[in-house]
Amino acid sequence: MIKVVVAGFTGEMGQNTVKMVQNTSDFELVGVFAPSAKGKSAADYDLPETTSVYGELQSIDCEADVWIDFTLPDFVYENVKYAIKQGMRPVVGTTGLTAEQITDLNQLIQAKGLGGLIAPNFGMSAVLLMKFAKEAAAYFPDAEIIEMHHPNKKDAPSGTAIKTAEMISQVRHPHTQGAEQEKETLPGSRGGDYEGMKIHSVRLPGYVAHEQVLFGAPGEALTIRQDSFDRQSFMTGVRLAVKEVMNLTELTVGLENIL
Ligand SMILES: NC(=O)C1=CN([C@@H]2O[C@H](COP(=O)(O)OP(=O)(O)OC[C@H]3O[C@@H](n4cnc5c(N)ncnc54)[C@H](OP(=O)(O)O)[C@@H]3O)[C@@H](O)[C@H]2O)C=CC1
Ligand SMILES: O=C(O)C1=N[C@H](C(=O)O)C[C@H](O)C1
Repeated sequence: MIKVVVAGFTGEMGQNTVKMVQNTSDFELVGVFAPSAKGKSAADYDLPETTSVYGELQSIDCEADVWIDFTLPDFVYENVKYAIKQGMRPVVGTTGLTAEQITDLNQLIQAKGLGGLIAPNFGMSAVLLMKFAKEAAAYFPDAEIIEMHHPNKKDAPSGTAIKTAEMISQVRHPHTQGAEQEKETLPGSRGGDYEGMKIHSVRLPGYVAHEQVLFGAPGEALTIRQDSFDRQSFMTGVRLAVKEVMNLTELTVGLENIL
C-alpha cells in the first residue's frame, strides 16, 4: 500500500485526485489538506474516518509515503518543503515553482534519501505535444504558443506553455520574431516574451486546458495542438507518478522521464 496525502483536495484537480486515489487498489488516502477545511472532519467531505482532514500545513502529522500537490503557485514551495521534511515523496502538479526553488527542493530530497516528481502537465497529449514541438523546432525555428484555459485559472501563462517554450529554446538560437520596429498600439497584443518567442494566454468559459504551437516558415506552416477536455485526462499520469516516485532518488521534472 502506498499511503497518500492530497494537498488542495477541495480544488478541481484535488477532487479528481482524491477519487483516483480511492479507486486505486494499492493506494490509501491517509490525509487531505486545504485551508478551507480548517475545523472540518472527514464526514463533512464524505471521506472515510481513516482519512485525516487538515486545514493548516503545520498540523499535518500523518505518516504518508507520497504528497500530491495541486494547490496554488504561491503556496506550493512551502507545502512541498514541509512534506519532504515529514519524509513524504512529492508528486507536484501545481505550477509556479522557480528554478531556484526546484534546486532547493532537490537538495532537501536528496538529503532525506527520497525522490520526487514535478510535472507541468500530467496529460499524455500535452507531453507528446511538447516532444513533437521540440522536434519540429529544429526545422521550424519560428514559433508562437497559444494556451487556452478555463477562466478560473490563476496563473498565466500556463506551466505547460513555459515548459514548451523551454524545450523549443533548447533547439533554436534565441531570436526575436516579428518586425524589428514592431510597436504595440494596444499593450500586450503581441503576448508574453520567452527568449523572443511569443506566448498568448486565452481564458474562456467552456475550455478546460488546451495548447497550440504554431510554426511558420516561408510558404508553409505547421500547427501542433492538444486538448484536455476533462481533468480525467491528467489522472493516468498522476497515478503513474505516485507509483514511480517510490523508485526515484532525486527530484525529476517532467512526466516524460518516467514513461
Ligand atoms: N500538472 C498538471 O497536469 C495540472 C496542473 N494544474 C495546476 O494545479 C494547480 C491547481 O489547479 P486547480 O485544481 O484547477 O485549482 P483550484 O483553484 O480549483 O484549487 C486550488 C486548491 O488549492 C487550495 N489552496 C488555496 N490556498 C492554499 C494554501 N495557502 N495552501 C494550500 N492549499 C491552498 C484550495 O483550497 P481552498 O478550498 O482552501 O481554497 C484548493 O483546494 C494549479 O497550479 C494548476 O495550474 C492543473 C491541472 C493539471
Ligand atoms: O490550471 C490548469 O487547469 C492547468 N494547469 C497546468 C498548466 O498551467 O500548464 C496544466 C494544464 O494546462 C491545466
